[in-house]
Amino acid sequence: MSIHNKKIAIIGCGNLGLSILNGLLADPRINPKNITVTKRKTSSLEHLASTGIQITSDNRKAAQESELLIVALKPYTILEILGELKDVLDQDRHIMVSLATGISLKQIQSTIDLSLPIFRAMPNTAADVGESLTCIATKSNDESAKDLVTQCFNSIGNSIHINEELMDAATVLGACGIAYVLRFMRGMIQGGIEIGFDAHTATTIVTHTVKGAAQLLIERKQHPEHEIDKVTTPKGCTIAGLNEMEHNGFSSALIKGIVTSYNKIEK
Ligand SMILES: NC(=O)C1=CN([C@@H]2O[C@H](COP(=O)(O)OP(=O)(O)OC[C@H]3O[C@@H](n4cnc5c(N)ncnc54)[C@H](O)[C@@H]3O)[C@@H](O)[C@H]2O)C=CC1
Ligand SMILES: O=C(O)[C@@H]1CCC=N1
Repeated sequence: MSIHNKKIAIIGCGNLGLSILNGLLADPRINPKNITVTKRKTSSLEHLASTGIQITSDNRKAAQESELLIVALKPYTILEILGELKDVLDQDRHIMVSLATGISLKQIQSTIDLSLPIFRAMPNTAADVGESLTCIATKSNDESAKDLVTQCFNSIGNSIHINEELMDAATVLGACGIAYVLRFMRGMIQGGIEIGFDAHTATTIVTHTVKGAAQLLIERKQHPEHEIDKVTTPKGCTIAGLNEMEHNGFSSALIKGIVTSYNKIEK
């Protein structure tokens, strides 16, 4: 089964839904005519009509006309809206993927009360540029549904399958993670300006340096410290700066922030 001829609906096409839509639209093998997006008020999506996608506020119609349902609603509305959809869902046709933070497969299953394949996925907003790392969890044994959902999220980057118990941790490290990294980059840019670069040049240096650092780890599969050791000349400026950062709690602040985010997710 290929994602490229499946009918896909994004139910609740807000910030994250739009990032996923942009990623899907960038895949030339996906026909925009097969994509339907819904939003309560569709006016902010009208500029997308020229891409060929269907835009509607009618979730039931969108579900009826689709096979893969990506539900990108807020955690506090998702169960109510799924409850309104349940009588148009078909367990022999539909595959459901929820992106809602903290809403379990069991809660979704008991709301829709059907045995269709249900997945939770946690992409991140880099889906917008085809670089999301998406963590996927399911209790379904339907291998072709699994394959389809994997293909869908691979079309907006990469994906891994994890146990549902790790979904909250995946939310923090992968989804909130984008924000942590961007704040780190902002700090680096501010430092760069203080030592002499204009904001534009500092941003160019920082963005490409961060991309290069990530690529080193992705391609070489090394521990970060292995690459750090290559940069830290004895008595040099790198180690002096790194140690000053650590004296000020750099790694500790990150770890504490990650744990705080994790504890904030309602369990
Ligand atoms: N992986 C990530 O990076 C992130 C994940 N999330 C998760 O993704 C989900 C969506 O979050 P956001 O995109 O930030 O929220 P959002 O509020 O931007 O998007 C939700 C959309 O649903 C629409 N909506 C509300 N009621 C509706 C209805 N009855 N019918 C159709 N559409 C309706 C809203 O108009 C809104 O556009 C949340 O469950 C959140 O936990 C959120 C932010 C980042
Ligand atoms: O901040 C939040 O609650 C959501 C969950 C993942 C990213 N943003």
